[in-house]
Amino acid sequence: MMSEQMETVGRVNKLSFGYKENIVLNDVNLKIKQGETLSILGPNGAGKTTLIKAMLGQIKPKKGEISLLGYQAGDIGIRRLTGVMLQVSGVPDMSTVSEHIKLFQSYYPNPMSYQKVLGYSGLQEKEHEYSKNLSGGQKQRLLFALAICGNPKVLFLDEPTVGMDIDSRKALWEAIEQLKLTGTSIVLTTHYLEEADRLSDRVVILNRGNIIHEGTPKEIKTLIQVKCIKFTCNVEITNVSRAVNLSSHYDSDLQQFQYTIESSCAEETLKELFNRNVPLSDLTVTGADLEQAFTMINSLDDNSETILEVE
Ligand SMILES: Nc1ncnc2c1ncn2[C@@H]1O[C@H](COP(=O)(O)OP(=O)(O)OP(=O)(O)O)[C@@H](O)[C@H]1O
Repeated sequence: MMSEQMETVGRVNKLSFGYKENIVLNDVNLKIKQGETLSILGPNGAGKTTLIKAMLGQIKPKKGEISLLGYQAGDIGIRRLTGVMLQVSGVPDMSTVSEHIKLFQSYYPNPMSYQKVLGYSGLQEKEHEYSKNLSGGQKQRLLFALAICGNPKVLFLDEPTVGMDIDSRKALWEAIEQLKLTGTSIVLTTHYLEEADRLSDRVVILNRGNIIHEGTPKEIKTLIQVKCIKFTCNVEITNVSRAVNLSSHYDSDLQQFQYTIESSCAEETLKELFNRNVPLSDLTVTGADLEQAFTMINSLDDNSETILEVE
C-alpha cells in the first residue's frame, strides 16, 4: 500500500498537449512516488506514450508543468537519472548484446554493473550474440537491459512485455519487482490487466487524454468487473438494470434478436431478465475485455463509487 509520506519524485501539473488540432492530453495531473510502480492503462490512442514522452521532455507541452527528480522536463539531468524502454525502440543489428550494454553504460555517470544488467534482463546466455540473431522476446529483454544501464531512479517502460511468451514475461516481472525493491520508481504502460495487477501500487486510467480513474489495482479490478452477456430471444428488450451497453441484431431468417449486453453486475442483469420471463436461448456470459472495460468506466464515471462498494 502506498504511503502518503512517500517522497514525490515526479509531478505533472495541468499538462495539455496536442498534435495540430488533435488534443492528445487534456489537463493531466499525475504524481510519481519514490519506489512505487505506477501503471498507466488505457485503450489504443489514449495518450499513454505521449504522456511518457512529455515527462521525458521529448515533446513540448502546450500547457502545464512537469518536474522529475528535481529537474524540469527536457533537462539533461533527467536523462542521467532515468531509463526508458519505448515501444518503437530498436538497436543496430551488428553489435552483440555485451557491446550494446557496455556502450549504454558509458553514457551514464553511475552505471549499473554489467553482471547486474545481464542478471536483471536474463540475457546471460546471449551475452555474445549479435542482436540480429535474438528472438523478438530476447530483443525486448535487450531493450530492458539498455533501459536500466544507468541505474535509473525512475524507469519508464512502455508496453515492455509485448511479444513475450509467458515465461519471459514472468521473468521480466520479477526483474521489475526487484528493481522496485532497490527504490527505483517504475512507470509502466500495459494492455495486460494481469501485468498491471501484479506489479502496480497504483493504476491510472487514461482515456482520450484524460485521467478518468486512479486507484489501487484492487479498486480498478472491482471497477471493471464488467461481463458480456450474449443470448438470442424472440422479444424486444430495451432496458435492463446494470447494463452499460445493450446492442441487438434482428436475424430475419431465425426471426430472433441476437443480444449483446455489457453489464457491471451480470447476476443482477440476468436475474432481472429471468424475472421478466424473457425466453433466452444460446446464453453465454464471458468476462469483457479491457477495451470494453474502459468504455464502461468512461460511461460510469459519475457513479463509480457505487460500483466500488460492490466488493
Ligand atoms: N507523431 C505523431 N503525430 C501525430 N499524431 C500522433 C503522433 N504520435 C501519436 N499521435 C496521436 O496521439 C494520440 C495518442 O497516441 P499515443 O501513442 O500516446 O497513444 P497510446 O495510449 O500510447 O496508444 P497505444 O496503446 O496504441 O500505444 C493518437 O491519436 C495518435 O494517433
